[in-house]
Amino acid sequence: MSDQPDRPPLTPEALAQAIAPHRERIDQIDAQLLELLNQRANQARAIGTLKGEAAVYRPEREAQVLARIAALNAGPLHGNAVQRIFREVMSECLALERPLTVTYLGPRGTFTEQAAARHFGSAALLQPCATIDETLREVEARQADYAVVPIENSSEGAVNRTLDLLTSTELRACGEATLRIHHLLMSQAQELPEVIQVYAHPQALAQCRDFLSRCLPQAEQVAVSSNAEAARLAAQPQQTHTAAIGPGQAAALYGLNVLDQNVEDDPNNTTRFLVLGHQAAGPSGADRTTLIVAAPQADHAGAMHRLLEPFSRLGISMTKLESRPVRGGLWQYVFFIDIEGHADDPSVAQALLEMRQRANFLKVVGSYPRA
Ligand SMILES: O=C(O)C(=O)C[C@]1(C(=O)O)C=C[C@@H](O)C=C1
Repeated sequence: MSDQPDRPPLTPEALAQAIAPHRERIDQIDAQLLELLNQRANQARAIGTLKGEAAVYRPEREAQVLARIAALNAGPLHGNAVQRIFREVMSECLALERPLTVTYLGPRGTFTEQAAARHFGSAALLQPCATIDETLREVEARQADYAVVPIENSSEGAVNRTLDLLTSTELRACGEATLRIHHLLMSQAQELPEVIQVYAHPQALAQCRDFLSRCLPQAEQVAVSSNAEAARLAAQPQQTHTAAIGPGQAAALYGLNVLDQNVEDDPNNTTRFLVLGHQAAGPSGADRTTLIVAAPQADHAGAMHRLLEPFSRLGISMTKLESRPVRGGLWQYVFFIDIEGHADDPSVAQALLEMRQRANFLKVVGSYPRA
């Protein structure tokens, strides 16, 4: 209930008269905004010329611009709205320096596409690839500038193919994005009981396990290469009793009915993505570093403790520790570690120096602004 005193409704003429001065002011402000946006674009273009052949995308600077804007914002625009607007402004300014091509795990309509679009804004040219391997290969071959790959999900854990590729790729991690994952159940069918088969990526099936056993206990679950592919298959003419699990974009793209929303078991279900490219990102002041290490004789008592000891001594927080078996090495493992800080921060640099002397293998995948 509003605590405003009841006012008689304005006649259409009186309403138009009351609105008119506000609209006049909005027109003036829009002209100023446009002038300022173009002044900003000119500055970015000048920076682009100075950069020459060097990378135009500077994730550390973008993170600083967005953090500064968040601190400056006095409202009433919501913080998220302001971030989205300035994200787009920077995306367009960057495109004037040089347009970027970004690969992602396709087809169109995947969560990775959403993460890439959010991170790079609308001016980047997004290029779907069939596999995570291909997204990296395109960038390695300089057919694209950056790759966006999923690395872990809060419910289902690591994306193992990405971890394995990180050990061998020459690319560096230079950015991070996180995305709340909300799955829809979509189909040509109109009602849940008509569904006899559900297609989805294995991770999505796992993230919706409780929903599927509760609401579709009889339906056959079929794992496919991506959720967008599941939607594409569910939209085929003969698949009238098939449903797919995936993002809203896929339902819209393939014209499917939404049978249910937020079918993920965990409402905080979040996926983390890395941006990979040829360049290292500079320190932004709020960074994370991803490393891959192998301890000598990791099965010996104290080997891991000795390897990680510099972190605690130098006050460096570890935000992730994940192991993966080494191909062809029975019971041998490499460890994927995320720490807070940039590899150029003095304490992190010191810890890495000491770890390098203690480890069998140490690779800094990259330092990047925290999402
Ligand atoms: O500061 C720069 O290096 C710029 O190119 C400008 C700008 C921006 O629009 O603010 C654009 C692209 C970069 O990724 C970072 C920032």
